[in-house]
Amino acid sequence: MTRVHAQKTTGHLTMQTALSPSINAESCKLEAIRPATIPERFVRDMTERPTLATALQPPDTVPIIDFSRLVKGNKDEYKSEMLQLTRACEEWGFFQVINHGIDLSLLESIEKVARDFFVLPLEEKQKYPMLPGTVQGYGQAFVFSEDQKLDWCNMFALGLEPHFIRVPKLWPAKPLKFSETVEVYSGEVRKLCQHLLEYIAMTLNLRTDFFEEMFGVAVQAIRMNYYPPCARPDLVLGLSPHSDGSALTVLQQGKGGSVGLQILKDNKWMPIQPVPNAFVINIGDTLEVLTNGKYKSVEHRAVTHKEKDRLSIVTFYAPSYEMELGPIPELVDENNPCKYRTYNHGEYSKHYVTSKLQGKKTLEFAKVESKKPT
Ligand SMILES: COC(=O)C(/C=C/C1=C(C)CCCC1(C)C)=C/O[C@H]1C=C(C)C(=O)O1
Ligand SMILES: O=C(O)CCC(=O)C(=O)O
Ligand SMILES: [Fe+2]
Repeated sequence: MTRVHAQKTTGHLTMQTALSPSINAESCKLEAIRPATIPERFVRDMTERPTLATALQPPDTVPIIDFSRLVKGNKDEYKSEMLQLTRACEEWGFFQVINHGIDLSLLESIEKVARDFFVLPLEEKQKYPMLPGTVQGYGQAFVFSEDQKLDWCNMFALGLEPHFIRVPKLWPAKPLKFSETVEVYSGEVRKLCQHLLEYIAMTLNLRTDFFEEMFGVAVQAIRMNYYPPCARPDLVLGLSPHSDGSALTVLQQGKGGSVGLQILKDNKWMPIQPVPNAFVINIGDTLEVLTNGKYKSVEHRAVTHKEKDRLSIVTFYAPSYEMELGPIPELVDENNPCKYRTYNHGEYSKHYVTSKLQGKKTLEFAKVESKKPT
């Protein structure tokens, strides 16, 4: 597996790959990528290149949910926000949440420690390597062969909850406040996920605590994605198209970064315009299975920018690995026959993290008709 690293140059970070014994050093070793020289490993086939984005025109934008109206709005505000949430889950699979109640200073702090981490010298970051076949640490996940194209992105990921998924030696000593900030931030985002799932349960006419009960001690992970500027954004992808394996994903877009997140809507790539201080929420594969496809995980990707860098901080929230999951019986009937089998979430997680990011391919694992991939 090749891992891609960043090195500080003139204010931004540029791409650099570290050597892994299994990879052809000549083709992958980059001290720093100079303008207009994009190594072959990053150059996408014509069909994958990010040229097809269509700007969303209001009212055709990802719904914005005012969380405070759900929690403490009057009856009318609550009702209209619940309708928006239902529409978001049914038609978009993505929405932005404003007035979520998480301290804005915490959003700034997590962004600061993430940036401070990515600007550290390569040697420092390499103390926390994402080893082949794993998804925690610094590097690039989901790379399994030398032929696979690389994303224009450096990642740092940590498993958080339950504690047994933690790998303490991967928690960085620098910046000093990194671990403390991740702990506090993750605690707040966990509560947000729990609350969102309560409202989502209500949109499905399920008990408010339905998901809380079904999930057991939920798995939570954080991933920080850093996208350096790229001289040829038309040739590369920041992050390959994929759907998330989680139940819910909570994404914070760094301030002042480029517009990079795109979702596949009606077969067109559409950019998500950042809304200040909002979280972007998306339905993951697990909710698609549980709702028997009523709420779908949506394919998304990240693109790069010629001058601007971009940071995203992503939280994955999913059921306990012990859980056996399948469509919720109340959501299966003759009009919506059972589309997914029952499986163990731990097995699905393993399948997810050992497959390359390729649209919604990993969900085939759960489909009734398809054969289980080998
Ligand atoms: C694009 O998705 C991911 O990178 C990802 C990985 C999450 C994880 C870690 C970074 C650390 C260990 C746990 C975990 C696998 C959750 C997505 O997470 C989704 C995928 C599944 C399956 C899931 O449960 O969350
Ligand atoms: O950076 C982004 O906007 C997308 C990140 C993402 O989709 C992911 O980490 O799963
Ligand atoms: Fe994602």
